[in-house]
Amino acid sequence: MGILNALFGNGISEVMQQQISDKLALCIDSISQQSLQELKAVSELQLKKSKLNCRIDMPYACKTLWPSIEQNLSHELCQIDGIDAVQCEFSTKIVAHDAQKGVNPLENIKNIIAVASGKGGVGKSTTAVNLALALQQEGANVGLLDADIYGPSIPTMLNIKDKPQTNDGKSMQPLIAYGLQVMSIGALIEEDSPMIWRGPIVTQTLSQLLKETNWDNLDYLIIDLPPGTGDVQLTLAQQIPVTGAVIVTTPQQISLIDAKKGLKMFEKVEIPVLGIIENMSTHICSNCGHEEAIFGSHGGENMAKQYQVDFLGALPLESRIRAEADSGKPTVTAEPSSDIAQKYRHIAHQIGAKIGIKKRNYANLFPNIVIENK
Ligand SMILES: Nc1ncnc2c1ncn2[C@@H]1O[C@H](COP(=O)(O)OP(=O)(O)OP(=O)(O)O)[C@@H](O)[C@H]1O
Repeated sequence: MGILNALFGNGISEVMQQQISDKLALCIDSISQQSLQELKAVSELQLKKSKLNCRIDMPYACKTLWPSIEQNLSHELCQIDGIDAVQCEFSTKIVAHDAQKGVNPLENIKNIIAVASGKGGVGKSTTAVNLALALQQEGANVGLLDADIYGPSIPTMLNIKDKPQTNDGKSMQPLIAYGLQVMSIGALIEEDSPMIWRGPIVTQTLSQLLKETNWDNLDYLIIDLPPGTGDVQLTLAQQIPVTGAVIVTTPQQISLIDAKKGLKMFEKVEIPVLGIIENMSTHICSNCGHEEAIFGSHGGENMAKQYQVDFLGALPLESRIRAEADSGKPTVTAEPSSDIAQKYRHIAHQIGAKIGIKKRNYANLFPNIVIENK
């Protein structure tokens, strides 16, 4: 039997336990394509007067999917004799998953997701900020680190005007915007000062921003990387435990060439690529709604096929995306029920689910064992 007997409360016979297990194997999560049993999502079952109460701990943030999961579960379980109704109590339970070998996990951050692009200006920061907001809306505790040291844009996109505060003179409190915990070099410098830094300083700054911020129990930290494959990427690979990277590209050849270099770099340093997002995929005219593939079509999708990584989705070139990011309230928060917000949410679900089914990282769960020779 796939789920432990201990999950079943009083009143559930062994025959019924088997029937329930079989039915759970038929309830397939639409995003991960795994059954609730494979996801080990059901943590408790109680039968009271033919009503089955289920406690479901989803391994990724997907609050908007809970009603459909409950419907599906109820449909399957009510086919069992003795069960007339099903009631679910959902929660989000995200754990730490494996990162590259030899890099220690960080105490207050369960999973780090790097958002990268080969070329500049393809919409990486816009995508990172909307994905962070979508993950947060869906039930995760999310942080966003603007590591785009040469062009930090996250403070503008989240309308952050404050400077980070310190309580002990050694570490910084993250800034809070729309419930996200945020840190950015942009919040520490004046808006129009140019960043002319050399490699070692860049490396040190990224490490400091990450390690000297008092992140509070994050399920995910999204790192918005600078474009390309330079010093920041190298630091990330060598010093920071990254669960997976997401590559943002536009469909045209000139952007894809650099995106491919980025993908190869992550493969080389053993950071799994969670997938590719195609931004500015088609242009939607704000007057007539006409859709046109001005940068060519399916470039990101074809790249994903060529390199056998997942294609996470395409976002249109839409003036609302730019206007809302510029005004400090990105689309996922400004227009949460729009088609575009739904697209970001779907990509966030896929990223969460892909991480959720990865191998767990147990390193932080065990105490350090010291052997003394006396
Ligand atoms: N899908 C989109 N539709 C319309 N405008 C977009 C879209 N994505 C991004 N933009 C706009 O394009 C510009 C560049 O976006 P962004 O700063 O996110 O790119 P980037 O790849 O992070 O750039 P950089 O290389 O400077 O870090 C911004 O003005 C942003 O609002």
